[in-house]
Amino acid sequence: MFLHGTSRVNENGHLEIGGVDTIALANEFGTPLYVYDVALIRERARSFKHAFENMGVRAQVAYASKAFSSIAMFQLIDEEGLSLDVVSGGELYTAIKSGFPASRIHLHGNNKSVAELKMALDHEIGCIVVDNFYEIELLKDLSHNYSKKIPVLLRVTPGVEAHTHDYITTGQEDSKFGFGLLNGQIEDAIDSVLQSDGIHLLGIHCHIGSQIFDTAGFVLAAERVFEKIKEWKLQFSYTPEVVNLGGGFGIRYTDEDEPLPATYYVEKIVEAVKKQVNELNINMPEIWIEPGRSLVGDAGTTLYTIGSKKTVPNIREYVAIDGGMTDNIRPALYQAKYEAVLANRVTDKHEQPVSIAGKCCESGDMLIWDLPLPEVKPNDILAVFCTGAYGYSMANNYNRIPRPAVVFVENGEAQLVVKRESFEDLVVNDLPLKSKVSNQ
Ligand SMILES: Cc1ncc(COP(=O)(O)O)c(C=O)c1O
Ligand SMILES: N[C@@H](CCCC[NH3+])C(=O)O
Repeated sequence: MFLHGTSRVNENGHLEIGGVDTIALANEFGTPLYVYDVALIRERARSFKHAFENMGVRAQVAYASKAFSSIAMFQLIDEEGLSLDVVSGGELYTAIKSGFPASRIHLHGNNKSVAELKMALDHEIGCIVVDNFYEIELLKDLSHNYSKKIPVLLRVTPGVEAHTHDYITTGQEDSKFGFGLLNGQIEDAIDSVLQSDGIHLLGIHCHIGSQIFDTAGFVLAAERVFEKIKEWKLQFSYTPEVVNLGGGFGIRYTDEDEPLPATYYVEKIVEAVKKQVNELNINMPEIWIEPGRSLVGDAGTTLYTIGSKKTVPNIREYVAIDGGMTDNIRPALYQAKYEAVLANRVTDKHEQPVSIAGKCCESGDMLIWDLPLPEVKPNDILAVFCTGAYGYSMANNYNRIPRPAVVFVENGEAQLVVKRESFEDLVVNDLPLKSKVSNQ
């Protein structure tokens, strides 16, 4: 059984997280329920920060908020002194609502709208990570309306293919993101930005993919970027103040995954950068990274209530839960694997494998195949581990299933941080047919 962070089995044989009995949580807040182990998020955040401090380099660790965004989450990230990467007006709005210091917000996106860019500029956020030539032109136009130069990073695709699922690989050359590093595009972009009076070229950004388990890809990406920095020094007399090497550090979902500690990734990245900086004889840039999954992934657990069962003789037993692809689409989208236990009978003997089905009208709505569990009964509570990243944030309302609630647990206390959606919430934007509206 996989227990991590503050998770443990208490004297009632129940799964406990953050000193709170998960069965009590299910009773109080209902299911499906996302439960976040706040102490574990703090620990992960601190280990990234300390790793940079120990290496003696100036750095920013920006939480890639797409992994899980909410007002309380952003406030927690602010408490830990991290920066914040947002990729849309909605994430930016949430950050601003949470009171997150604008100077530590970075805006990403391969198709930022003028409204999103204006929102970022009005709030004087820390930087805009520019993705394409169209965006450079938009920023040049917008810059006339602002007195301060717009700080930007230019995002490059370094041509590094990280070992991960195809859909979540972003650093390869054939990608929708960023300027090609190897095909001359980035030089055109640098030239254009350096010629603009309204834009300040703070540095370069690259991100090679997600759920990556070795450091070779990061080192290679850093080497490629610095080879180019050497050329830019001669060509433009330009050296970046900031090099952002993105996120993508892998976590353990099942025994098949062998993650490295955060400190190890940071050490290898910083060593690679220092080596390049010495060779080029340039000032050490600030190193920025953007971890999402590795900050929140294993801190999240989803609780579900078990309902119906179906046995297909000699083949398989299906056990259905009260959620599924609406609250966790990763198994359907990426064939992602998870481990789970019965939270109300954690130590009972595992009798047989069962397959956990969601409640959506979709055959592909299967959460876990062939999971060894004790004999399950209706109303047992299933706890699925490591759902903290890209779970709630990718939740949807397929079949008009309301999105779950989210609680933070820490030091024996639980706090509701996202309310469960109600049926009323589901129809709040619906408008009736004109012919059904009575004249009042
Ligand atoms: C630009 C960028 N930064 C950071 C991340 C965060 O990645 P992860 O959650 O794997 O750390 C992503 C997602 O892959 C991304 O696209
Ligand atoms: N949503 C993906 C990761 C996306 C990474 C964002 N660039 C996942 O669940 O693994």
